[in-house]
Amino acid sequence: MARCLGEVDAVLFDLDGVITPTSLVHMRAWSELFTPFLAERRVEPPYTDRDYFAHIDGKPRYEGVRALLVSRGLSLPYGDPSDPPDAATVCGLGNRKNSLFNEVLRTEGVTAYPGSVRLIDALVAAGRRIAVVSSSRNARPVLEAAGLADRFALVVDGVTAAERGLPGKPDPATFLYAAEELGVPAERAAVLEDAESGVTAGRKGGFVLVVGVDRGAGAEALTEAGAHQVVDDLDALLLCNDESDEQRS
Ligand SMILES: O=P(O)(O)OC[C@H]1O[C@@H](O)[C@H](O)[C@@H](O)[C@@H]1O
Repeated sequence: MARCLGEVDAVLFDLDGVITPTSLVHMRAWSELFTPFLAERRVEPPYTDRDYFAHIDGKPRYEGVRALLVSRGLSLPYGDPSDPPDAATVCGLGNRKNSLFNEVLRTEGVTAYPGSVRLIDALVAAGRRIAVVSSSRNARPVLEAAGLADRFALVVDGVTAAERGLPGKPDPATFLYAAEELGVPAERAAVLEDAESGVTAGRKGGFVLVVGVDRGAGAEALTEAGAHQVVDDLDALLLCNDESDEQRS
């Protein structure tokens, strides 16, 4: 099993929480949606950020809504992605959360994690292939806002998945699609993920190295989900990459 990024030909990056701190923005928007939603209906237990990590993190928008509702024994009609934000449907709730997310993105902007940018640049300089694989339909605007859009020739996001009928994480389909587009088999590619659902997807896809990035999910949960190793920041992998490059030459 590869232990260092220097030993793989391609690296597939999750976006929110791995490259940019936008998992925190998602987390906040989900809380602004579900805290009043459950309280108004007197549904117990009340929503907390623990629900985000357990049920929502890393999944496509409407899957996140559905998983949270199921956790409270609730269900709503699925509706349609064109539903307005006040519709009492899975899509309506998801769209309400999306308005909250975009409001924060617009007012606060995005700054990528410096360690992630250093790793991206080091990998490109070392000739590795890289891609973003995100469940989010907002991946491109987030990359633009962070000034990183030009770093990635391949972005597989929630829009790509919907267009191609690919199931979202924890299914490995989006990661496998990205690897195929890069022309690298899973046995030669690494996955970097901060969500349990994403780690599970990486392992199910047979990727040789699945790194959990602990931004709040917890090292134990990421390890239990199957991460080969867990780091706090991508800087830790930068060293690993440099060392491997030295060993190669
Ligand atoms: O931006 P969208 O399309 O609503 O996607 C939402 C999801 O996008 C994922 O990237 C995040 O990890 C999830 O936590 C989030 O809920």
